Amino acid sequence: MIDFHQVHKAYRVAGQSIPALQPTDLQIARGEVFGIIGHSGAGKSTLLRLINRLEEPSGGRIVIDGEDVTGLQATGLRRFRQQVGMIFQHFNLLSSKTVADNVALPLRLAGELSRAEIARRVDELLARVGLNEHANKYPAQLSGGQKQRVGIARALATRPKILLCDEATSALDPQTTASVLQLLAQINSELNLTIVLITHEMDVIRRVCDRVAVMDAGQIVELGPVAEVFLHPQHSTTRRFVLESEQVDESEQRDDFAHVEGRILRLTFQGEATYAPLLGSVARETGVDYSILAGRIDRIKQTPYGQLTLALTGGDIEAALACFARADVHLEVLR
Ligand SMILES: Nc1ncnc2c1ncn2[C@@H]1O[C@H](COP(=O)(O)OP(=O)(O)OP(=O)(O)O)[C@@H](O)[C@H]1O
Repeated sequence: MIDFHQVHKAYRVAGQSIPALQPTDLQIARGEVFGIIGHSGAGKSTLLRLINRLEEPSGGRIVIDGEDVTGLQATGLRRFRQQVGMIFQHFNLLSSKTVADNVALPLRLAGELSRAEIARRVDELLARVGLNEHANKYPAQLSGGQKQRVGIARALATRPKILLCDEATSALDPQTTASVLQLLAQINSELNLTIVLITHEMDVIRRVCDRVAVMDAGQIVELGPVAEVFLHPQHSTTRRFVLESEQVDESEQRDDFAHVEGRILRLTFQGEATYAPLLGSVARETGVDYSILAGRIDRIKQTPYGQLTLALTGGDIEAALACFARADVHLEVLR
């Protein structure tokens, strides 16, 4: 439903051209939560802001639900923007207006509903984000998480089809981040809203996204389902993000493993396989001993996954490797 055809962008500053997005083809499906991750300056914000034409492309076409939005002029652009909500890292709320008035603002600007209808819709939106009791407060009286909930309610006011999230949880602590991400996931599934979010944290991607694009120097360098990209990263930038999120120092780990005897392997489990008693049965069958060097069990969105780094000693190691290779796990022999 969001279709980029060779879209590119360069900013012009003092007669100089600063490339921000290389020619990019990208399709984001309706109802999908699509994450874009990259380091500072990679071009994430540019890509996101091209979707609702906050930035004008230097070339290429952006087609949304079959409509080429690249050429939209004033009235068409205003109507189109009502279909695309946006939330921001620093919330962008009006400090002189109450929570209810902030949420009502896009509806007042659209000028399509009566005062009573706007009041009803604002109540409904505040209920959705759990803020009814705070309707008459001012932004300064709210916590960061509550401010972002106001931002979400405001973004949903005109019943958009797409929600753009610009580092929406970067200013929040981990617990508040989790609750805001949970709210986004709920909105996505209840309203079938397409969500495109940008972040520099792999953890945000892991918790809510269906697919992820990794950006580096104005290009998408890796793209795929989150489990695929997260568990089997191909590009060096992706690998760095994954290691960062797991707080693993690769060279430190290599040094640690240098003192360990035996074959070293990493097993990755997904879904039901995460809970299967594989290690014990392979050890009994082949007589190998194993020690666990590193491990993690977590979730990618709703799907459990596990990753274990093991050292195998004794017994029939080749037979054990063959057992793992036959099982419903991904096997990497590290040494
Ligand atoms: N308005 C602008 N004028 C000139 N150059 C810009 C402008 N906005 C972005 N750039 C440049 O375009 C490139 C991509 O920037 P962009 O903000 O899209 O990256 P980003 O990945 O979102 O970074 P960050 O995480 O720091 O926001 C950078 O080199 C940046 O300096």
